Amino acid sequence: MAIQRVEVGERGLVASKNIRKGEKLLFVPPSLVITADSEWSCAEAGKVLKQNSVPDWPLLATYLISEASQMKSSRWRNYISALPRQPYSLLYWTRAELDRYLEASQIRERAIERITDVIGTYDDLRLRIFSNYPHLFPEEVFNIETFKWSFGILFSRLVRLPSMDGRVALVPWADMMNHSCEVDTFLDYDKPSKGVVFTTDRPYEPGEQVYISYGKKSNGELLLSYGFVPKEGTNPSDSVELSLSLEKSDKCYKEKLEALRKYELSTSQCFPIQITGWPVELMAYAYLAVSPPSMSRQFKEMSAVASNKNTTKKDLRYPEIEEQALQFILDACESSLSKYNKFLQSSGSMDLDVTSPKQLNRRLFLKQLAVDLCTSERRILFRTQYILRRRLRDIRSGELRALRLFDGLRKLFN
Ligand SMILES: C[S@@+](CC[C@H](N)C(=O)[O-])C[C@H]1O[C@@H](n2cnc3c(N)ncnc32)[C@H](O)[C@@H]1O
Repeated sequence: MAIQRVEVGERGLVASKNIRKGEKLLFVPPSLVITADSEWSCAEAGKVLKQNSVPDWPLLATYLISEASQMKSSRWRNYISALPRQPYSLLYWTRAELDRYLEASQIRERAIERITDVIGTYDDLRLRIFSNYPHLFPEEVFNIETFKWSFGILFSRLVRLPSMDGRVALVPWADMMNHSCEVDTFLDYDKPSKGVVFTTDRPYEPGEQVYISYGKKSNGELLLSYGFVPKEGTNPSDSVELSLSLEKSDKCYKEKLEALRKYELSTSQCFPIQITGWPVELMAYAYLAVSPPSMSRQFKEMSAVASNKNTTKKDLRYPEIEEQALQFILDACESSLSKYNKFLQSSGSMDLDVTSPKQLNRRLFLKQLAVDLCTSERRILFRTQYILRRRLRDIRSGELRALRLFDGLRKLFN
């Protein structure tokens, strides 16, 4: 394989000759892999972080910045100089951009949480360690901008190696491979050959781009960490988060909240919906939300299933409130759909007021990502709306038939 400019993913690995299905490719030895145990060019800085028991992710983020600042003496200088200056993940979107383009999607919340976490991690390191060793960690080098860069690199390139006890690593060269939703193979340490490899799950011809899987992730998760959205309808693992909330006016609000809290859930909860359907946890939450006071004894059981912490009872059925529960999900789905419709309808005329070409390019690029994401999430919601409406129609027409039958029988006996 060779690194080349490619259509999907800018740079990627391309087959230089025929590759068979089941072949082991790459062979990156552990000495060429970056882990939390890698040697630091500035040994003293590494020692300080380890003495302070800094966990793997912040340690690796600091390591990357440290090695990048020691460019000439770092053994990773070629690798680091080939890394993107600005990884595309949502870490690089400003709050205003997230609000403007991702208002309809729950991914906006996830991005805000992630940015807050990165800032919190940096602040913690600065207060606890960097400020005590300014000669090792000067602020001109170790600051929030460089941390956003290094975390962006980690989010988009770090891999977990199952056969190395799940250890996280940057694998130079192998991390030039792009993701395909159709591929089901990933990087791992191969004990017999003592190297990081991946085993192809299909043949490739010379000139074809070779892909791996970054995991079964939704389009939103791919945008969040890797900064791209697969083409609509190509990701079988795609899902959209639907937010459900308890009504404050609910007569049993307090009891329901108590039951939810027992299972670490709150009055507003997100559940992933796929094109193939919704999870049992979402249905359980909907049952809880619509339950009348007479069902208070079931609140705990419903919350347990909604939290996925109940290992004994997986599925729940309450035929007496099924219609209300489905209607409750349909209402949430339609309210979410109206936000997507609003954004997608207005996106065409957005950003025509910008004059600087650089700013315009950035805005058009981010907007296109947001439009792609929102179109794929809306597609799942449309499908869900269709299924819910059909089920409700079936339930209601079944009830109507039963009612007519009952009426007919009553007339017969009167
Ligand atoms: C592990 S790197 C892969 C190498 C990368 N293409 C490069 O030039 O450095 C992950 C990054 O590649 C890009 N990428 C990977 N798969 C992609 C895909 N299917 N479509 C678009 N971009 C992709 C994204 O920018 C992502 O953050």
